[in-house]
Amino acid sequence: MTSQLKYLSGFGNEFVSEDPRCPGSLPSGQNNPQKCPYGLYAEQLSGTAFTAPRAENKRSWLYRIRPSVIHHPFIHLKSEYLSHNWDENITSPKQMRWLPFDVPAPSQAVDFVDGLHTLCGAGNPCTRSGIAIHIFLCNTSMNDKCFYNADGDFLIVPQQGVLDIITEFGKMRLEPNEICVIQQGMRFSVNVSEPTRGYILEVFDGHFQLPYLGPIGANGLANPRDFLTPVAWYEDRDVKGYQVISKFQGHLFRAEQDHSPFDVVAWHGNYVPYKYNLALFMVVNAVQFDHCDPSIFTVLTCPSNKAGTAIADFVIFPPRWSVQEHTFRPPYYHRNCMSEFMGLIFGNYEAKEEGFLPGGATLHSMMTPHGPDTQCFEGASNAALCPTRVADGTQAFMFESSLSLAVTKWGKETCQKLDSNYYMCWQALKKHFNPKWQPDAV
Ligand SMILES: O=C(O)Cc1cc(O)ccc1O
Ligand SMILES: [Fe+2]
Repeated sequence: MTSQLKYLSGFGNEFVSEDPRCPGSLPSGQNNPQKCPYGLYAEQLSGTAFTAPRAENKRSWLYRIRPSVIHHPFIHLKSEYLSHNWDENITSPKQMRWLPFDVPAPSQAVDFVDGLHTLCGAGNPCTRSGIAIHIFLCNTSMNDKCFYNADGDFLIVPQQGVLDIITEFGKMRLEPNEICVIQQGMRFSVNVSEPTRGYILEVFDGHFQLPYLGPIGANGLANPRDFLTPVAWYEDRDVKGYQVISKFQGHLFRAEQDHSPFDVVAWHGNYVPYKYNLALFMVVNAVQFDHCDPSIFTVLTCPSNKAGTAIADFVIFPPRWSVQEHTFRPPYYHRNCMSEFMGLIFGNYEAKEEGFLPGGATLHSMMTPHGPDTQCFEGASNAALCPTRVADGTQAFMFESSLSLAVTKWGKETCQKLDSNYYMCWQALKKHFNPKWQPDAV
């Protein structure tokens, strides 16, 4: 059933959508008719300041059975592992690697919201600056429960299990190797049918956009038409004690209401949730020699006010050909002024074929040295440089941020997945220095 879902294609478009059960439900020619068709209420959802420049201005108009305001007061909900308290620990600059995070056992029913675990982050949703990286670990659908994030946008990367997501804008089905973005304020509910795991990049300010392509030209990388937005779908369902969960200032709150919030019959606008299949990424890279920086694989970026510097980039390492001549082809050794958080959806990552596992993660903090492990360095330094497929059956990704990320107590201790032996993968790198070295005679 859900695999037949329809979507609207395009990135940043002004869309219109109407549930086909109510033709003419979208008011024509104006946003606020004195009486809306079908007796609906009009409600605006703003994603930028009213006065934001036109090119950046984001808002949608929702025509719904009841306005969102009909709910009981919010009460604070204790959340064990969701945290924006970056002072719980002192974060070490060491290279960090986490083994795959455990999905809850079947005896313990955990839904998407209860299964949110913050691993690291920086900044503060109150001042609208910063990011958080969460791991979600769940095995149960959100029943008569929806969630919205008042603090920022979620970029969701499922790694194991399918997410059937109902949003106020309609339904989306998300499989591993697809991602979705659900922006500030949008209500959604996640249904799962198996042990489910994934990663979330949350940005407290701004929205994700496609990277500028510069000399690449008008096409390539993630193409706009491959981004898919749901079509309007509503249910008119009275439910006693439907729970609306809000993440507000880094804490969870619950309000009850007596109906489903997914009662939007029609909507229009450019502030919408969307998904993207990573297999559609048009890979660009070096075809003669040397190594492009990984920014060449940027799918989406959330820019800061500093030119060319992202609050966070979402970057992938897709299957591709590697063809460079007289080149050490894997990632170079480096120290970066940005933080690099990496996850693995499936397969293995070329710079570290062992130890970095699907559902696990690494964090290479600002200026912390990293690069290929010993095995990768020795292999790639001596490999025959014929055209080679790399990363087949693999999808690694990186959240790269200009912020220095603090690791939570859950990330450091509670999850019990931090691999204290990670540093060992570089310890066997040998000294190859030869002061008598001569260039090869031609
Ligand atoms: O550290 C990493 O593995 C990610 C990465 C890959 C690459 O090809 C170049 C730089 C870089 O940070
Ligand atoms: Fe790196």
